[in-house]
Amino acid sequence: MKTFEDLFAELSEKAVSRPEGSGTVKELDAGVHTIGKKLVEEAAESWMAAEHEGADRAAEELSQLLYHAQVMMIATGLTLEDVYRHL
Ligand SMILES: N=c1c2ncn([C@@H]3O[C@H](COP(=O)(O)OP(=O)(O)OP(=O)(O)O)[C@@H](O)[C@H]3O)c2ncn1[C@@H]1O[C@H](COP(=O)(O)O)[C@@H](O)[C@H]1O
Repeated sequence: MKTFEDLFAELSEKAVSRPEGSGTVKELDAGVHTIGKKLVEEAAESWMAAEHEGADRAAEELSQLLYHAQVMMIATGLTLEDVYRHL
C-alpha cells in the first residue's frame, strides 16, 4: 500500500522527469491558482462524501485531497519536512 511519503517521492520524481501523460506534470504546469481550485474542490467533495456518502467514498475523496495537497507543496517548493514542522 502506498503511503503519504511514497506518493510525495513519486510526484517529486515526476516533477523532474516529466513523463508523457502525467496528470501531475499537467497540473504543475497549470500553476498554483489551478491547483488551489482543485484543492478546494476535493475538500468540498470530501466533506460531502463524509456527510452523505459513507466511509469508503469519504476515504476516496480524502485520498484525492491529499494528492492535490502534495501537488501544491511541490508547486510551491515545499518539502514534507517544511509541512511536518507545523504539525
Ligand atoms: N493519487 C492520485 C490522484 N488523486 C487524484 N488525482 C487526480 O485528481 C482528479 C480527481 O478526480 P475527480 O473525479 O474529482 O475529478 P475529475 O473531474 O474526474 O477530473 P478533472 O476533470 O478535474 O481532471 C483525478 O482525475 C486525477 O487527475 C490523482 N492523480 C494521480 N494520483 C497518483 O499520483 C501518481 C502520479 O500520477 P500521474 O502524474 O498521473 O502519473 C500516481 O501514483 C497516481 O495514482
